[in-house]
Amino acid sequence: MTHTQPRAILLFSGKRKSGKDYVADLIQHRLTAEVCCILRLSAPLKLQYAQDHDLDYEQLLGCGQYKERHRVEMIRWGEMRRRQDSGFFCRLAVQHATRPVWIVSDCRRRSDVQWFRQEFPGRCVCVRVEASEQTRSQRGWRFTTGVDDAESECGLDEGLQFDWILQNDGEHERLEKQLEELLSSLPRT
Ligand SMILES: Nc1ncnc2c1ncn2[C@@H]1O[C@H](COP(=O)(O)OP(=O)(O)OP(=O)(O)O)[C@@H](O)[C@H]1O
Ligand SMILES: C[C@@](O)(CCOP(=O)(O)O)CC(=O)O
Repeated sequence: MTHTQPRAILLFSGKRKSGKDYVADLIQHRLTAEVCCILRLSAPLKLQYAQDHDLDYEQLLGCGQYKERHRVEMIRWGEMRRRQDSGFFCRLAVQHATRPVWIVSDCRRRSDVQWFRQEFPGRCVCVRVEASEQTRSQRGWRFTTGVDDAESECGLDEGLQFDWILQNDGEHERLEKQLEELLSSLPRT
């Protein structure tokens, strides 16, 4: 498998409804789609799961209740595949990536970060997107046993030094300032 060498890979992680996709979209808008692509490790997982279970892939990619209804079983299926090959979804997610800057918007496990660091040494930037439980609840999050107390949501709570922690509680100017600082730290070439 071949993939181009990006100059920077932003490895996003964060709790459900913290705003990973929202912040990734803001960064891509700032950098433009010609420079920055957004990769989701969950996309190849959801595609295969939808095909295997005759489900609507587009709705699994969305942020509504359809996805949440299938989350526990998708987590179980994904972890079974990762036990066989921890880099399985990472390889699928990057296979068509060609832009200089990649955002992986949904890293959830140490094996995700380890794969990218081994594959692209010196190019990975670990970014944690944070929001209060109150904010997340306002965005539709509800604590779910088997999800919010499982590796899928807790796998990166410890054991990883983040390069950046972005506070995303809804104050637009504060978020934009943090993004300015993050983007100005990226290599230009
Ligand atoms: N700073 C913000 N201002 C306004 N709306 C926001 C902000 N951050 C996130 N949102 C909204 O909150 C909801 C959840 O955000 P998002 O989908 O990016 O979270 P996520 O971390 O990717 O969640 P999940 O892990 O469940 O996919 C979305 O409707 C998004 O538009
Ligand atoms: C099954 C899973 O990929 C669902 C992720 O959905 P989302 O990133 O919250 O849209 C989470 C996981 O892989 O543990």
